[in-house]
Amino acid sequence: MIVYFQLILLSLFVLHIWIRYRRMGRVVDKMPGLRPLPFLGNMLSFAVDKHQLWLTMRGLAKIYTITRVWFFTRAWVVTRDPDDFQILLTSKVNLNKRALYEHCLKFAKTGLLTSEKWSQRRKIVSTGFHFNIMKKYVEITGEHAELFTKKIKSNGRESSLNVVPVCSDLMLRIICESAFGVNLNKLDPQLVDQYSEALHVVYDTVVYRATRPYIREWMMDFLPIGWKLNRAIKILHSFSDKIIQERRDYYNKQAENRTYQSFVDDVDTDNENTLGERKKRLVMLDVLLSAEREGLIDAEGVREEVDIFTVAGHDTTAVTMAFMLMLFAEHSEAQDRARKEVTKVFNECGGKLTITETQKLEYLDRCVKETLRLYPPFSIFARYIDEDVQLSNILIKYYNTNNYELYSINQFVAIILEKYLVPAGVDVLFLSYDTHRDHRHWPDPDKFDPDRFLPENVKKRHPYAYVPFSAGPRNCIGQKFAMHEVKSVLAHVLYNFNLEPVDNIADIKLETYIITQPCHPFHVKFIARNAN
Ligand code: HEM
Repeated sequence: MIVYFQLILLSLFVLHIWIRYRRMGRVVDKMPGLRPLPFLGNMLSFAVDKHQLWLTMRGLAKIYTITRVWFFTRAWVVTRDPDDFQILLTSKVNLNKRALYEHCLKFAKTGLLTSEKWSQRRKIVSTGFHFNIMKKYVEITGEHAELFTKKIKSNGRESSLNVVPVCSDLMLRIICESAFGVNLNKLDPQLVDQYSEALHVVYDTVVYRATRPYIREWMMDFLPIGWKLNRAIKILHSFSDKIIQERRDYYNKQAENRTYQSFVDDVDTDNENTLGERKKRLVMLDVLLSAEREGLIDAEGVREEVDIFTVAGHDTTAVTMAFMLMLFAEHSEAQDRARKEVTKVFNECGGKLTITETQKLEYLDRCVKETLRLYPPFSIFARYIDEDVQLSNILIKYYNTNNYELYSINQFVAIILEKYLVPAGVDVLFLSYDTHRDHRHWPDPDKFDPDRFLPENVKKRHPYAYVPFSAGPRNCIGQKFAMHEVKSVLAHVLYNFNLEPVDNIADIKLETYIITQPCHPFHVKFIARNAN
């Protein structure tokens, strides 16, 4: 027995030496960081609840601009430096994702967000986001926004709403009708209700597993967390299967067997007859189904993309919208100014907002950008490093007289400048939340100030100090639509309601989740206006 125990200890010791002292370990250990435990590394600091994890990440970013974290058998490089962002995100080699995303694979498989096949998939789906198609999506958004305001008014002149779930439901309906051509009223309401709950089980599991890497994939089938995840995935897949079936049926009825290439050719024409009128709008799912008929993607691939676009395309915009409502409720001057702009545009277009009108909402645009700065929906995103990357930023090490490394400016005696190398085999985590609140790029960073996004101020800033949609070849494919969509809904809300605070932003507690959001309900008061 004792011999076995000694053998296990010896194997762990050998593994520890191999992980930490082979080249990758030696290179990554040149970066500053928290003191790691043998074998476990810094894992215990991260295996905490989601709010504590949020605070841990912020604490880390406060001490280090760039740091390394040892995580069981892996190393993470964690950065909030825009120079690093620029070098790493524009890489044409390091395009893959591993940390955070690998635990989504059971649900999203090889969908665009998680997949290594992303370049072929991205080419197909980008046809569905061509400007001429997106114009129609924005019109659909306007229709949903109108219904949304009517629904709130039906509660009475004043209502206090918990904004995150309300916005999430609205944005789910918008993405399903705009990108997939399916009105959720046609689906079983129970399935729609179950969808959000099931998605949160996936989010919870991803965060839990990302911070507890000792839970291996094979163990999941034996653990309650794995059973719960399987039940949730079943619900999510039956939701996407229903959506796809609806659109297939519609297609079969219309007997439209258009080729993928004909879609690609038509999107440039901007012609109502080819792109479809109100009832027969061309949507992204049509492009996927036509690609499937030609063998460019299989049925499972179509479902993967529907899964990914439903997730990436609704909770992101929902929290942006929710945070914007909270900020407007607290900043009445900004709210009044945005409403003035909206009223002018509404009066010009008779309340039917198209993409031309949302483009005119310049102040509202700055408000949404400022919201995305303060509360980027992806506070963290990641890349796996396949090939070494030389960073251009400079390590500043402070030494005291005993030659111990310190990171407090009060104790410095000498400063040493050094360039970092990010070795192949690590994951880089980009802390956009902390970059967006770095006082070197954003004076008075916690202040809500939409004028930071006036063109003359943007010009003066580091281009990678603002990355709510990431950057480079794997940036957000839906970013233009997201901006028009959020602005359109907000315009309808501002036109119809005055917003007042119920809960205070100063008391908000955020959590490290897939999507940045408060870990408690947050209410805003909607007071109906007599719009004119
Ligand atoms: C305010 C709203 C949104 C924000 C802040 C946002 C942000 C982001 C970010 C940061 C990424 C990169 C993630 C990474 O590198 O891992 C991303 C990727 C992506 N987003 Fe968005 N997004 C938003 C809305 C949307 C919408 C509306 C859609 C679709 C309709 C969408 C679809 C996607 C997809 C498919 C990807 C993966 C792209 C790829 O890997 O090639 N997003 N988004």
